[in-house]
Amino acid sequence: MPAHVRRPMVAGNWKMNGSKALVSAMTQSLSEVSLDNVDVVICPPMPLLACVEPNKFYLGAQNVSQYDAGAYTGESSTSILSELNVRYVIVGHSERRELFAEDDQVVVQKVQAVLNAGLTPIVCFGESLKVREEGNYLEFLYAQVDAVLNGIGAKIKDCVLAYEPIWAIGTGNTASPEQAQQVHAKVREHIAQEYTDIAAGLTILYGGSVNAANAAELFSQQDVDGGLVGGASLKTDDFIAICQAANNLD
Ligand SMILES: O=C(CO)COP(=O)(O)O
Repeated sequence: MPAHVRRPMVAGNWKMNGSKALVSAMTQSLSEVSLDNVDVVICPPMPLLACVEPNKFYLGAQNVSQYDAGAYTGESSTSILSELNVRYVIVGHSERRELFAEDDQVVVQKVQAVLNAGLTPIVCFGESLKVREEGNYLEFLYAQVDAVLNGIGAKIKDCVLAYEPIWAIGTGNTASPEQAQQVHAKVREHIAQEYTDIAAGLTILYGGSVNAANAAELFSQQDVDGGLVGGASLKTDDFIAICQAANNLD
């Protein structure tokens, strides 16, 4: 199979950072560069979604409620996100799983809500350092992916996946290109056992200390279809360099 048959994507997850000023700066910077060969997604904090006019990029949310509407103080529904021009929603990020106790069941409910609204979930999975060191990380990752597959079946084709090893998030310890490629290829193979054609076309992003210096090598791996970027997505120059690395792949 030729390298990079799938269109690359770079998504910036601002987490609980950023400002209206950063929205303006990022929008301006992205408007000045040509990024025709990559889908760029910006995921600012919820309230800032309303300030963004997605132009040469898509808008993503970092979270969503699994419920449609009602007495859920502090939550936001898919229909509200849709009104704000959101196209992607990050689901199952390790910070949501760990800090907000979102288990596989909640992850599946959120993925279903996002798909039902016609939006695209960016479904995150990833192992802790302990699990990696114990050596059984692939089984751990398959179980996370299987929970989603069991919930949505062939609708996995409408999802983007993101491998985010927890030990690489915000630590500066990026997975090596070989480590990322191994997991991406194995997870794709795993999904292909039941969904052969879908697996070949699935976008699988890598996330965890992606930066302007390491992006090109990570993205050049055959099964790494781009990145989900945290810290480096808060600096316009760095984020644009990462988008260009994905844009300029052979
Ligand atoms: O969690 C991440 C993106 O969702 C990765 O964060 P960092 O790029 O800051 O390691």
